[in-house]
Amino acid sequence: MVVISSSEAAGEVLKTHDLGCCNRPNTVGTGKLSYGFKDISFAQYGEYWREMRKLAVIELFSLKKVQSFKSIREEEVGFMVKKVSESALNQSPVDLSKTFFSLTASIICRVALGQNFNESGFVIEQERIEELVSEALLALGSFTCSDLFPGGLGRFLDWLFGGHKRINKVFEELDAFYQHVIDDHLKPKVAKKVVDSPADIVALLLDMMDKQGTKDYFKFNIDNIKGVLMDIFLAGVDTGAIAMIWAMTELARNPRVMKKAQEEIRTTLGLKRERITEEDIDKVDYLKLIIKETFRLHPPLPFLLPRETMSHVKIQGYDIPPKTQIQLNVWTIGRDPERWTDPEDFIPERFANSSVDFRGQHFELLPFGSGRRICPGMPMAIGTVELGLLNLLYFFDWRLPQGMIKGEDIDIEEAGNLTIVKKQPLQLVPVQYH
Ligand code: HEM
Repeated sequence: MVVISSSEAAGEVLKTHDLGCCNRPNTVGTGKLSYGFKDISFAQYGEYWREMRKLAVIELFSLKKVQSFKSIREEEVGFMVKKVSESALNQSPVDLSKTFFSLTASIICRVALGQNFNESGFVIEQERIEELVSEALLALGSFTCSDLFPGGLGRFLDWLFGGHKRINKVFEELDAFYQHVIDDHLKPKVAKKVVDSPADIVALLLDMMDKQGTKDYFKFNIDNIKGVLMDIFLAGVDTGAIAMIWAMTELARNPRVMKKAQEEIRTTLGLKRERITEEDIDKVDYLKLIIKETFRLHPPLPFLLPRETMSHVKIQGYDIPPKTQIQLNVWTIGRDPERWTDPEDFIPERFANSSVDFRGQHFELLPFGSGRRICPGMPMAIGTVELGLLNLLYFFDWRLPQGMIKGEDIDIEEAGNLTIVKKQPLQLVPVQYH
């Protein structure tokens, strides 16, 4: 395995070399349950992944589709503001870590499954979904014996020590949940409520599956739909919440930045607004710099998805043989002292007169990855993160909880493996601004 930790090497890898996707199709938890495959070769998996990804990018994550979910994002952010207002009335601290996880889980559930937590009859508790997503990510991030010793020995050791049991249990529960949602979508239309909301991702996929012709070269089934849902849940719930948690953590630790952001937002948007919508986002430049700086210091995924060399390649003068796994460490790249001045400090202004962006063209800032595997959910994620933060900064001032004297007292200890989350939940006291 080769780990890349500089932007030059990352650029060389992502621009120059054709790399294969390197998921783990034959690991029990990730392969069988999340993608609906029992035994599948690497090549078959690669083909499946390419086709499903093409379909997802074109049909599910296009700008037009993301735009169609705008009202869901605005409504859910509105619910969040309402809940925070209740804590502001009591002057009690809000657990912002929990708040942001609930926000992203609610949005993803509505967009992907058409299921609304605010309506009764939801098949699974919202908190259980959040737990399952965290457990699944932890399980996926940890190695099993089969990863270290592919083949019989690894499988035997996993059987002996229960290596896959934990992974399978989590995936089985998620699988049952997806099945329930799919069954619900397959019920006769007349039995369903008629609501004026965009078609959710399950509905879109079932519709596409229905229209597949017998001669279609690539065909997908219900299990593959569950695989897409698994990707969306695991990739979409945690990451957006983590980005918002780190942004608010850094703002609370840096009162100068918080004050500047709130002054700009309130002056630009005007006082006494009842609602802040996505149309307001493009008016507030400083918030965008804050989000870039948050992604630099705290990319929710510290490593991109693993790549694999398909042939012999040279990276920064080093010879890398075929079939070598390449890991790109974007966390280290974002803090590289060769590239960034005062890399450990939170200074959004560093992006003020710079063209550096996070959309995959600048290899020193890669929170969403780059190239063939770039995050397809980026527009959706950015929409949520910007709107969520904008609302919290417009409607509330934020104080430290009792016993904490200055912002720097807020710890920035990290936890996790696949995603890097703030270890201690972020607690702040909201004060209603108007
Ligand atoms: C701030 C939030 C998010 C961040 C930072 C993030 C970051 C990433 C990164 C770094 C990758 C790997 C890219 C690479 O290796 O080049 C990825 C993949 C992925 N993301 Fe996101 N993501 C976010 C939100 C979302 C959302 C909201 C969704 C879906 C609604 C989503 C869906 C996916 C999927 C399906 C993949 C796998 C793509 C593949 O297998 O090729 N992500 N994301």
